This record gives sequence, C-alpha cells and structure tokens, in this order.
Amino acid sequence: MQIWRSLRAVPSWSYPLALAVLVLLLPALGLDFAMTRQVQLACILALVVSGLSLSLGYAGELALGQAAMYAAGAYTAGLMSIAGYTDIVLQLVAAGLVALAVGIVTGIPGLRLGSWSLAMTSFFLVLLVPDIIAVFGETTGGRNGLSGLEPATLFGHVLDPENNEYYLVVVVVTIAWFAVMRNLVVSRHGIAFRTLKQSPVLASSVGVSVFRMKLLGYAIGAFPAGLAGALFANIDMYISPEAFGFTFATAVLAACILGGAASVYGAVVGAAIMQLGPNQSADFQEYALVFYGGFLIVGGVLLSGGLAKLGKAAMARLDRAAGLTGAHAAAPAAEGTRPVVDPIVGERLVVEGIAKAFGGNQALDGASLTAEPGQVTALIGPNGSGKTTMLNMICGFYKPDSGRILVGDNEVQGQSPDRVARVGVARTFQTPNIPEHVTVLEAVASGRYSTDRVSMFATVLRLPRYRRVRAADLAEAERALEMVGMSHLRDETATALPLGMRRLLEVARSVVAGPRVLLLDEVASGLDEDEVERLADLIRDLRDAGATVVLVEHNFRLVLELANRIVVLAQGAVIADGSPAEIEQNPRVLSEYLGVSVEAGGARTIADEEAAMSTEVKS
Ligand SMILES: Nc1ncnc2c1ncn2[C@@H]1O[C@H](COP(=O)(O)OP(=O)(O)OP(=O)(O)O)[C@@H](O)[C@H]1O
Repeated sequence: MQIWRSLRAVPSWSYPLALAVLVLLLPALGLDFAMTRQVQLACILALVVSGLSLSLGYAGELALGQAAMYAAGAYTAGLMSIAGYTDIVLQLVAAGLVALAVGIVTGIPGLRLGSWSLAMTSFFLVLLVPDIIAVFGETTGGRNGLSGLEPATLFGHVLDPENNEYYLVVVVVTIAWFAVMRNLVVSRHGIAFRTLKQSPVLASSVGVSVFRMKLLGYAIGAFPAGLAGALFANIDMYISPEAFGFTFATAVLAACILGGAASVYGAVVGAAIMQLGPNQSADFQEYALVFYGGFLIVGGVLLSGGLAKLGKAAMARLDRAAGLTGAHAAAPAAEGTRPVVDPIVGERLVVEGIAKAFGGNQALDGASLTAEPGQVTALIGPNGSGKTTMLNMICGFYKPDSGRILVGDNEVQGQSPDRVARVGVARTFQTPNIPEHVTVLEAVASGRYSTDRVSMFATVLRLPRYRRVRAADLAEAERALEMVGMSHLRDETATALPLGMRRLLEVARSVVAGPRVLLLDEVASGLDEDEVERLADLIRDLRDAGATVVLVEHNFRLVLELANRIVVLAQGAVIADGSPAEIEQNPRVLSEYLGVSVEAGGARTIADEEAAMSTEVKS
C-alpha cells in the first residue's frame, strides 16, 4: 500500500506525459518501420474515437458520423496535396475545419428532430460516404481511390518517412489534441457535457442550452476526425474509399465502448488495443464486421463503462485500502467561522394567475404569488397540490396554459429553462439531481455555468480569462461547501454521498451563482437535525444578503422559523397567503392542509398539530 500511496502522490498529469514521451521516442528505441506504421494508425484511430467519446460519452448523443468526417478530412488533405498545397499544418487546419462544417451541417437537422434522429442521420451519412465519393469520381478518383499525393511538407521541408519525421508529426498532433480534449472535459464545459448526458433538465437549470451543447459536442468531435483524415491521407499518399465505410465506423464504436466512452484515456486505450491487436491480422479483416458487431452486443452489456471504468474502480479500491478516501459526514463548522454570503441583488418574483393542466388533471388553476427580495416566501400545501408544478413553471420546464411570470421586469413564462437560469433563477430538485463521475467540488462549481461566461476556445487553450474564471469557480464552490459544512468532502464522488448530503450539495450548487431568485424544493427532507439547522442558517444568510427565496417545504416548523410570508396551495389554487402568524391560525389552512376541523382543533395551530403528529409517530 505504501507503493500505491507513493504512486498517488505523483501529480496525475505526469503519467500521460511519460506515455507521450515514450511514444515519441519509440523509433529511437528501435521500433521497426512496420510497427511505427501501426502506432501511427493507432494514433489516427484514437483521434477519431476521441470525437465519438465527446459526443457519446460526454454529451450523451450517439452519433456515428465520425467516419464521414474522417473521410472529409482525408479527401480535403488529399485534394490539397494534389493541388500542390503539401504543408501538413495547412492541410490539418483545412481538414479540421471542413470536418467541423460537416459536423455542424449534419448535426443541426439530426438534433432538431430530437430523440434518436442524430444517431440515424449520422448512421446514414456513413452509409452514403462511398456513394458521395463515387458521385464526385472525377475529383475524388471514385471507387479506384485518390492517388498522386505528394509527400507532406512542414514549412517547406519534406517530411521523410524513412527517418520517422512524419511519425513525429502524427504523434505530436495526437498528443496536442488529447491535451486539448482533456482541458475541455475537466473544464466547466466538460462538466456541462456530463450534466447534459445525465439530465438535460439539470443542465438547462444551470443555464446550459441543451441543443447548442449537444451540437457542440458532436461538431467538436468532428474536428479530430478531420485531423485524423489528413494524417491518414499522407501515410500511404493514397486514399481508398473502403477505408471510410461501415466497417470503420463500427470499429470506432467498438474501440470507444472497449476503452470507455466517458474517458479521455479510454479513447487511447480502446484505439490502441483495436489497432495493435486484431486489426493487424489479414484474416481478421475479413471477419472484422462480425467481430465488431459481436463485441458491441456482448461488450456493450458486460463492459458498460469500458476498461476506463474497470480501471477507475480498481483505483478507488486501492485508494480505500490505502486510506486515501474520507468519511461521508458533515463536519460541524467552528462557531462564527461560517463564510459571509456576498450581497445579492434579488429580483421580485411575480406569478400571476397561472394555470396548467396535464390531460384532464388541473395541476394549477389560476395560482398567484409574489416573492420579494430579501425575504423567504414559503409555498406549502398537501401532496399533489401543485407546488413542484409551480416551480417547474417558474423555471421554464413547463409552459403555463395561461398567466404571467415576472422575474424583475423580465417576463419569463414560456422561455426555455436555460434562459430563465441566465436571468438569475436557481433551483434545487425534490429528488437530488447530480451528474455522475464528478467530484463534490465540480458538481457545486457547475452551478456557475451561466456566470462569468468563458468560451470553449479560451478553455481549451487555457487563456488567462479561463484561468480567472476557473479560479473564481473553485473559490466560490469551496466557500459554498464551507457554508453547508461539506468542505472535507470536496474530492469525493458526488453521487456516492448519502441523500442528506446530496441535498446540501444542491443547495451549495444553487448558491454559487449568486441567484437573484432561489427556489428550494423540499430541501430539508432526509436531513438530520444538525443539517437542518445548518441549512436554516444558510437560508437566513441568503435572505439577508438580498436573495428572493421561495421555499417549498413540508417541515412546517422550518417554514415558521424562516418564512416572511407563506402561500398555501390546495388542488392547484391558492387558499391562503399571509404572514406565518396569520397562516398558522387560518381555519381553512388547518382543515385543508392537515385535515383538522376548527371545532375539533379548537385554538390549536398547525405547529401544534405537527408536534402532536410527530409525538404519535414516535410513540
Ligand atoms: N409531468 C406531469 N404529467 C402529468 N401530471 C403531472 C405532471 N407533473 C405533475 N402532475 C400532476 O400535477 C399535480 C400536482 O403535482 P405536483 O408535483 O406539482 O404537486 P406537489 O404539491 O409538488 O406534491 P408533492 O408535495 O407530493 O411534491 C399532481 O396531481 C400530479 O400528479
């Protein structure tokens, strides 16, 4: 275990760096020509697989079009070479951009149609590639292939395959792309991709545009396929249309599943195994499609998550055995050390007579409420009275049949959830909604997606703006975790936390954006007494900082403790709206909310009733 601890103490980036240096040095270490060619083909396959990983593993969209982008890149480079533009940098840029354009053009209709459409359109795109090449036969060489390419050059210098200069180009481009991809997937955009994959609802609630992000995942994934095509075209200086057919598309999918779709390193491992293993044998080529098909059926079931998942599970076991993971319990913050919540410019939330029916079920029937900045407005009511529907309507998940919703001066009814989030509305979910495979700190930081925007370009190149925003994201997430007493869990896997902790995590996630309107949906359920107290302190701090807080809650004591105003819903309509003291004694609320008749209850209040009920339960 000491060895494992020492290995874990080494910065994690040093391992891929060591591997990259080793691959660069392979020819110098005596690797023969045939094997260097295989390593180049493995790099090229890894580039294509990485594109599928981005789209399938991260953005959650099965899109098989990478083979078509690969062909687009190869023919772009090939035709440039024949036209005398042999510079490899020029070819790579052009091939990448052409592939990106193909990705965007084919992705838009596929994604607009929704559901499985992108999988289907990209699948047909791959089937069409040989025909498209044949139709433009005069330019592309048709089924005979494109020959007559000139050797690639770099700034005027001819890259000599004999002394492995072209090998170095292939490996350096692959390393550079994987560095870019890693930068992307560990950034807020990468977390947004994973969030999207798991739950488009959650992604849009933190300000991610689902359509735009899925398109980006698919289109960015096209770029490395284009690079791979350009690199491939210059290896043999001949392009055969057979290289881009359905068998290749299936090999890409198989390598992606084998390595693990949601892993940068999985793409490298899957491609390396596929290229350096079965692909080398001529016999295998004959039965390749049967093998890939069989693997996808069996491997897809037995190896979900791929080798990357097995590797991560083994590492987690070793970490636990070496005592490198912590316990899942909230640590009490030392008295008086709770971080101060920065001032928030809250917005007035006005809901005016909204109605919503699901089929024949009238979930909301002309309900209204007003929540003021710097106040907690509680929304209470029996199960099924329409509280969550009201929150979903404010957030843009449901379109009201009638009525208006105003956040400050912005009318938001009918707007998409990501737009509403960008207006400053943050929420928690009744069932905590947290993306898989992210740490607690990353999950909390993801709440800042629509704050301090930073482009993907700045992200992958780690430009100063990215660094500033990243530092702010982490600092705010750390502070929010401290507020909910979870700092010590920052590096744990978020989904592995118990229910109460996941609820607090959601509160922390919605706090980091400095929300103008904060919607909390039954956040106290599943929390122990200390956690409820901590939560109550935090809600008070947020209220005092200026936020508009809407609290949907069944814990009536907590409601009385925190609320400035209480709105009571029953069967989709507001039956009472007033101060806690007024609501507590309202006979209609007593009878509708707790089913207590005033005569029977006498002068009792709701809090008395709840106390009586909890005594009955305990006894
Ligand atoms: N997507 C939906 N499709 C159909 N019916 C729905 C949908 N969402 C809510 N409803 C119905 O609308 C009514 C109000 O549900 P809602 O979840 O808003 O109540 P609630 O007050 O939040 O209840 P709870 O306290 O149990 O969470 C219920 O009858 C519910 O079955």
